[in-house]
Amino acid sequence: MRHERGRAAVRDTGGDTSGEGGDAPAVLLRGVGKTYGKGVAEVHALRGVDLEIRRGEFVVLLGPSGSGKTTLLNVIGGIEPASFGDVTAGGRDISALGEDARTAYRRDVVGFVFQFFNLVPSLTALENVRLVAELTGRGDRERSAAALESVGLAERGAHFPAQLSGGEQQRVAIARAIAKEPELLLCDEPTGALDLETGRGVLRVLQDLNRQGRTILAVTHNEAIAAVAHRVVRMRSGRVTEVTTTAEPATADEVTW
Ligand SMILES: Nc1ncnc2c1ncn2[C@@H]1O[C@H](COP(=O)(O)OP(=O)(O)OP(=O)(O)O)[C@@H](O)[C@H]1O
Repeated sequence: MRHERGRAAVRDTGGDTSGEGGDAPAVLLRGVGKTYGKGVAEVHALRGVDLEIRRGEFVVLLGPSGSGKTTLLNVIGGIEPASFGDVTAGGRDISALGEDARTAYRRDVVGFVFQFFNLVPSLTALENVRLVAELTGRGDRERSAAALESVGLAERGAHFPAQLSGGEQQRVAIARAIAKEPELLLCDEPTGALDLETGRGVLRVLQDLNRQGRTILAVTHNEAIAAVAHRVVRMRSGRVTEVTTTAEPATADEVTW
C-alpha cells in the first residue's frame, strides 16, 4: 500500500473543472460552508471545503465527532443546502437548485445508506427495495430482484427485516439505494451498527459495487475502513485537513477493527 500524504495529495482535490461529460468529476466542491443557527447559537459546521471526487472512486471521509462529516454528506446529497460555496454533483450545480429541483436530484441521482438501515418493518426485503426504486420510475420487479442479488440476498426477498441479521438488513438497504441506479452512493457510517464479520460483509458489497463502476462516498469514525478506499479525506472542525491516496486499497477481508 502506498500513501501520499500532505500537500501533494491535497492538490489532488483541484483539477480541471471545466470539462463536462466523461471527464467531469462526480462531485466538485469549492469553498463550501454550512452555518447552522444565528447569533450565539451559530455553528460553523463547514468552513470552506474544497473537494473533488472522480467518477468511479471509493472515497472515505474520516474525522472526529462534530467535524462536519454528516453535514458534508448531506450537502453533497442535496438533503440540505450549503450556506455558501459551489457544489456540483451528477453534472448539476446543486448550489443553484431550488427546493423542488433539489428533491428531484436527491431522488434521481443519489443513493443513501444510513447507519441504522431504516427499512420499513412491515414490508419484505424485495418490497423495501422496490418502494424507493418506484419513486424514480425504475421500480420493476426484475431490477429490484437484481439489486438484491448483487448484495448476495437473492434468496431473502420474501423475508421481513426482523427475520434478517443486521448485516443482511444493511445489505437490503444498499440494494434499495442502488436499485434506482444512482450516479452517486452516499453512506453514513454504513458499518457503524455492525460487528466485524457482518461489517466486512457490507464493505465487501460496497467494494464490489465500486468495482462495477459506482462512485461511493462513505463517512465513518472507523479508521480501519479507510484501508478499502482509493482516497481518504480527513476532516477537523469543518475543514478538510488531509487527503490520502491509497494505490492498492485493501480488500474487505483484510481490514479489522
Ligand atoms: N441541524 C443542526 N443544527 C445545528 N447544529 C448542527 C446541526 N447539524 C449539525 N450541527 C452541528 O454541526 C457540527 C458538525 O456536525 P456533523 O453531524 O456534520 O459532524 P460529524 O462529523 O458527522 O459528527 P458525528 O461523527 O458525531 O456524526 C456539530 O457541531 C453539530 O453539532
